[in-house]
Amino acid sequence: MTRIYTCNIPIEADVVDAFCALQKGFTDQFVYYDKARACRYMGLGRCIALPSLREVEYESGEGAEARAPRGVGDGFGAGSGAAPDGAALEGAAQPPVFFSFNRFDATNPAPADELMASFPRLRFMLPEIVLIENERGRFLQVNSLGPVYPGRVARFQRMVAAAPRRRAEAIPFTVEPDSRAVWDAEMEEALAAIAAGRVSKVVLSRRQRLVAARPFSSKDLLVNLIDGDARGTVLLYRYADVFFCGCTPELLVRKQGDRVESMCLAGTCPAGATDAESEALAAALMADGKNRAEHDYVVRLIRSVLERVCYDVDVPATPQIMRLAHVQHLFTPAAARVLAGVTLADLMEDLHPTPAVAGTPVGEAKMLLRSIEPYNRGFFAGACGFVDGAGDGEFSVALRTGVFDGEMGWVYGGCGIVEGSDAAAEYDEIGLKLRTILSAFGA
Ligand SMILES: C=C(O[C@@H]1C=C(C(=O)O)C=C[C@H]1O)C(=O)O
Repeated sequence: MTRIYTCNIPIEADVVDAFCALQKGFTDQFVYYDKARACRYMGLGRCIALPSLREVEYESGEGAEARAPRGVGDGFGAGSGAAPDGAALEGAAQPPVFFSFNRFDATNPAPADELMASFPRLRFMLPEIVLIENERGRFLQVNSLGPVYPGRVARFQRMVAAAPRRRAEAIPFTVEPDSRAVWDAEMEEALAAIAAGRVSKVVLSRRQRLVAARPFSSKDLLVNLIDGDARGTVLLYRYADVFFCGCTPELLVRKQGDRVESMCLAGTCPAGATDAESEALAAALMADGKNRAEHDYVVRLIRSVLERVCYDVDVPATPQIMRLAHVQHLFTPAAARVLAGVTLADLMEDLHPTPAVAGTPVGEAKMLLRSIEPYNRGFFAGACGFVDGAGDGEFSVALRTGVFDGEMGWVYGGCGIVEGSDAAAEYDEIGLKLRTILSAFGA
């Protein structure tokens, strides 16, 4: 049994400013920051990494006053939103927050780019410090394997209270174009596999190498993504000097007590320059049979997974439009209540990868991608998120992302291919999607 000591202090500071003020001394960094909702977790340092959360218990307290230990073992697995011992989580009793960043295809033997390959294979990572902004308030959480020393908490508290307003930095860069001829050949292979009946849909990706005019930090890109016009959830995972980050619109799964939400997101058109243009593009997207078919594969898979491990499943029959800064998508929200005993990690594994990022059937599409794509995607399109000590949390699909080391990086984007897809149009669609991660370089 691993015992974790968690101390939570309510704070007033802006969590992003606090993160920027504290981050310098920490090479391990973790961010899950929903730009639209108070679901913001920013972790620094690594207290412990665990393969599973079943053998964990924690003592949580406000300041130095720890409460009686909670048996986290069951709590992480329980289908209830209450603390593991059945007591409701009160006030500042914010459970410890574990981060989890998972690769798109963890068993793909092909090499990832050199930056992505440098990350360790760890499952659940508990930071030493987590800055939290959620429906309970804003907190500074300090996690430890021994009782938390009050002086240490006080020092972090002072730094958080004195955090200056963050500053944005624009970073000039160039992108090395990827080969159009290689893309055309990949499209041909994908369309041949579809024509042969091997898959109905496959989601091909492109990656581009980026070189910056001067060194940049993970903080620079994080601040630009959070304060810029990209919509969605900002993700960051830094290990030593290398970091993976981006801003994704795609929720994979959210669990709060027995309430589960997911999102079917597939089918794309440009955002449009004016409201009128954007509405016309959205109407055409809704009416387009090819995009509706691409979308339906995702709806069917997510509904069937939820119908197996949940009840009260609600997935509307007609999609809506999600309008983002650079593109618009067809999107269908999904809601359900989870069967007792099914954990958030179980849900994540059952749902991921969806046909939105792999194809249909999923296993066949993954195998096809291993042979068509010349690289391993690493965390791109993987399931990335957090789980707290009550077993609640969420995972997003790591789209609109890249991996960087301070002077260069790799950016990734993909799109769904079905019968009749056109190589030039799909290439351009990925170009639009790449703009989101590239916007991290503009202040
Ligand atoms: C694969 C990506 O996006 C996915 C593919 C989409 C599509 O093919 O229309 C739309 C949204 C995402 O599910 C990406 O952004 O890289």
